[in-house]
Formats: sequence, structure tokens, C-alpha cells
Amino acid sequence: MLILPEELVLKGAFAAPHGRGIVAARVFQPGEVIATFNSPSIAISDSPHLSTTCSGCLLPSALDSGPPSTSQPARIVRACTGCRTVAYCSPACQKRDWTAGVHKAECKVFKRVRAEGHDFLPTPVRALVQVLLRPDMSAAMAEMQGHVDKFRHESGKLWTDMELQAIAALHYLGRETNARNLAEAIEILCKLQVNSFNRLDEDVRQTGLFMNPSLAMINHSCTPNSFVQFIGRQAMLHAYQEIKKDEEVEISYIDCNLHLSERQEALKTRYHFTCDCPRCKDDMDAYQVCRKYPHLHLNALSVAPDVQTLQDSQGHSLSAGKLLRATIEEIYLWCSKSLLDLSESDKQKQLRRRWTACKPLRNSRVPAHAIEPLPHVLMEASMYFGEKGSFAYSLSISSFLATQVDPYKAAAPFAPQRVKGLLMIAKLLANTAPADLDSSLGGRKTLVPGKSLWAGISNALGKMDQVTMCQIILELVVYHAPAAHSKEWAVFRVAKDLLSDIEALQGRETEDALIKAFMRNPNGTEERRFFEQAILSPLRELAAFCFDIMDSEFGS
Ligand SMILES: C[S@@+](CC[C@H](N)C(=O)[O-])C[C@H]1O[C@@H](n2cnc3c(N)ncnc32)[C@H](O)[C@@H]1O
Repeated sequence: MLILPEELVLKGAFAAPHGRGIVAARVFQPGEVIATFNSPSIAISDSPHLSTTCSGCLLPSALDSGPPSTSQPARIVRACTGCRTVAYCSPACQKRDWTAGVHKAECKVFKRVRAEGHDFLPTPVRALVQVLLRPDMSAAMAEMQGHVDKFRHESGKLWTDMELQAIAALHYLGRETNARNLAEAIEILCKLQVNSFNRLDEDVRQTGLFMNPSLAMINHSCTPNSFVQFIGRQAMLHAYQEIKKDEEVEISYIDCNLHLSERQEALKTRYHFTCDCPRCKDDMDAYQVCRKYPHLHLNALSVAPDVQTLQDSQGHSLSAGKLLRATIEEIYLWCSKSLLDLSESDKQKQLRRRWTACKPLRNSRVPAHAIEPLPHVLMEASMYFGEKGSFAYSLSISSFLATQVDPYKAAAPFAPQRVKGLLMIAKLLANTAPADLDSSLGGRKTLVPGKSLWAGISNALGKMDQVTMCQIILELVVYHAPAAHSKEWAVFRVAKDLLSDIEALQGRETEDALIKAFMRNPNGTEERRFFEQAILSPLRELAAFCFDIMDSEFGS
């Protein structure tokens, strides 16, 4: 029996072949929290983070969460003395997990795992163990879509993996590996694939698994009207655009900026359906999707191009641009892999290869800068320069992404990736104040034909009022972060802290008043003029160096 938040209604098989789905019981505004799901059936962090995450509240320890913010003290976690596998930040969290959760039973399983020389169970096996340890979950599991036959006949390696996972779980639970137990375990694994979420917390680069039977009733679209965010044991369902009463609530199960064949393969492999949303039917690119976003006017409070420019963006169907599409399909996968664990010189080599591979997207006659994998390559390059201390280069690339790429990839100004991109700019601005100029360029004085890149950037930075720019950006972050996530989001807390540092500075009353006036009335003529001069124009000036920087460092 499903218990739904009162503002949502379950519709049984109302839109075959989508099966059951959820509809809104009232109107929701863009960014509004539709519902919070805080009693998950399963909520676990992934195995590599077990020793640095509290298994009770699922919040990361100081080790995993970066520098502590003044509003959030560092958390220390201690391993369970029984199994030494999971850790807790307080006796209360440990007690709750022991009694209300399954750790009392799971602790014995983990001891067996250790006795056999392993540190932990892979995440899907642990999730299966939890379900098998909890008879109270069987009613909810029975109602879930599992696609067992499709997994068996169509999923090849995934099916073989699931068989092995089922055997492992039964073994560590001390249960017999007979046909009946195996079939039950594999069915649960299939249902976990289809109905659970990757509990992704990109701020601390942490993933895990989250399952709630009500949230699992929401169907997919590649142009979703809502999205899910996780914090601790909570999942928050936000409206991405206005949702009307009785309209179906849809989320994206996958990254909708993947190109069509990647999206279809991901949906087929894990969820066993072919998406028939407008983005898939017409193979729309990011620009076309952006133009259709019903609330483009919300971008007045953002660093996006003006609403008219967003509206007029000349997107095209990617199936029409066959050559471009073929290039994207060829390069997408390897250009999108994370560079996180590579050495500096390997990162540089990879970026060189990727920048060259993206040439057709850079030089396309139709706009293509917002089409993956180019944005990903630029994002990696920005991080590469940030890590090397070349903050001015990183800032130029981040400015390009924030002003000319991200608004097309996600038209809502409160889209989480856009808000995070802004915070990155604020931090980089703090490192490129005039006093730090030389070091922020990382000692680069690279010449590009006809002009000095170094002189150009340092000249642009030298005339900017970084403090005012930083304050405006932080105001935007603080304004949009609750709609993107919540006031508990690390991005919101960090921005709040940085903003209060700036607000404490003496002698900035005029700038402060102008910024506050703009935030109150972003469409006022005077207010917009101030915004254009103080932030948009400087960011555009910095963004203009982006491709020269990439060419000079990674070849043209
Ligand atoms: C998490 S469940 C969603 C609830 C499901 N509709 C049900 O009745 O249990 C995911 C499954 O719903 C179906 N589904 C979700 N979105 C769909 C879509 N856009 N088109 C077709 N089927 C969809 C697929 O069968 C998918 O495996």
C-alpha cells in the first residue's frame, strides 16, 4: 500500500505503456518543492564512502565534505565496533540505525564478509541484503515493476552480474542457494535496478542508492517538468517548470544532455523502454529544448543572455545535421569520461585530444557550443586550470560556460548545475583580485597570433570590480539555491558565508544598495543598466578569451 504526499496522486496505468504514474493534485510553481520523501526503504552510501559517511544520517564526514563552513561544523564519524564497516557521527544516529534500520542484522552479515577477507559488500548486494532482512518491505516490493524476463533475455552481462550478486547475498546471509531463493533474490535485484535512484551528491563526489516506493512511481521524460535532489536521508522533488493540477509529474532517470542514442541505450538497459518524449521523437538539441522552456523570463535574474536571445536561439534537429551527429556519437563517450584521477600531464594530453575532437562542434555553422561533449571538455579544462592555480584561465572558461553554454543546457536559472557554476565563478573572482593577477595567470604569458593573451586577460581583470561582481554572483546563488536544492545545500551555505564576509566590508554602501535594488527589481531600466555594466559585460569580456585559452594550451 503506497503512502503518497497529499499533493500527489497515483494514477494506475493511465498512460500505457508508461504504466502507473504520479499526477499533481495542485499547481506547482517553478522551483517549488512538490514533496519531500524522508522515509526511504533503502538509503545507503556507496561502499568506497562507508568509512567517511555517517550510515545513520548519510551526511559526509569532514574528510569528505571539503572545508567546513562557519554555519556547519565539521562532522567526525566513528566506525561501528561490531563490524568496523559502517560509521556513525553520533550515538543517536547509531542507535537509530541499530533499532529502526537494519544494522542489528546487517552487522552480523558484515562480520562474515570481513571473516572471509573482504572489506565490504558491493552496493547492489548490500541493498539486496537489506531487503531480504526486512520482511516488512515485501508488500512494497511486490507492487514494483521488475521487467525480470527482459533483464534475463536482453541484458547479457547485467543479468550474469545479478546472478552472482544474488548468490553472494544469500551466502553472506547464511541462506540456502536453492532455485526459489535465487529467483526471489534476482527479482529483487531487477526491481532495485528499475525503481531505485543513484543517490548522487556531486558536491562531495559521493553516490549511493535510495529507494522509496512512492518516488518510484514517477515516470521518465527527457524534457522533465520536475527533478529530484538528495540530502542525507531525504529526497526532495522540485518542480522544474509550472506543473498544472492533474498534470503528470515526470523526472529524468538519466542525464538528458546525453545525445539520443546514449539516452535510449541507457533507458533500454536499465528500465526497458523506449522514450517517446518530444526531445527523443524530434531528436531536439539543447537550443531547441531551451526555446521551448515556458519560463525563460526567469533568466532576468541570471547571467544568461537576454530572454530574446534565448528565445531566438537557432537550434536544429540533430538528425538533420547528420555529420555533426555522427561526430558527436563517435566522440561522446571518451570525451565525457572524468579526468579526476589522472595525473596533471595525462589530463593535459586528454584535454588536447578532446579539444581537437570537438572541433566540428566549435566550428559548426549552427550553434553547437552547448551540445555535449564540448561543455564537458570545457568544464574539465576549467578545473584543470583551477587545480594548477591558473585562476584567470579557469575564470574565463567558467564565464563562457555560465553565459553561453549552461543557460541553453538548462533553461531554468535555478538548475543546480547553473547555480554551482556561479559559485565556482565567485570563488575564482576572489582569487583574481588585482593583487593576485600575476599568480592567477599561473605565470602564463602565452602569445596567440596577433595579440597577447596574457595582456588581454590581465587588462580585462585589472579594470574589473571583482568584489562587486562577486557579491552579485553570490546574491544570485543565494537567491536560486533553495529552488535548486535547499538551504541545507553546501552551495547555499558556502555562498551565504562568502556573502556575509563581503557585506561586512566598509565603504561599499553604494554598490550594496545598487545590488539590492537589482535583486528587488531585475527588470527596472536603471537596475538592468547597473547589472549589465557591473557583471554581464565583464563576464562576457572574460568569456571571449575562452577559445584562445583552449587553443593556446591544447592546440587549435
Ligand atoms: C520507476 S518505474 C515508474 C513507475 C511505473 N510506471 C510503474 O507502473 O511501476 C519505471 C518503469 O516505468 C515505465 N516507464 C517510465 N517512464 C516511461 C516512459 N517515458 N515511457 C515508457 N515507459 C516508462 C518503464 O516500464 C520503467 O521501467
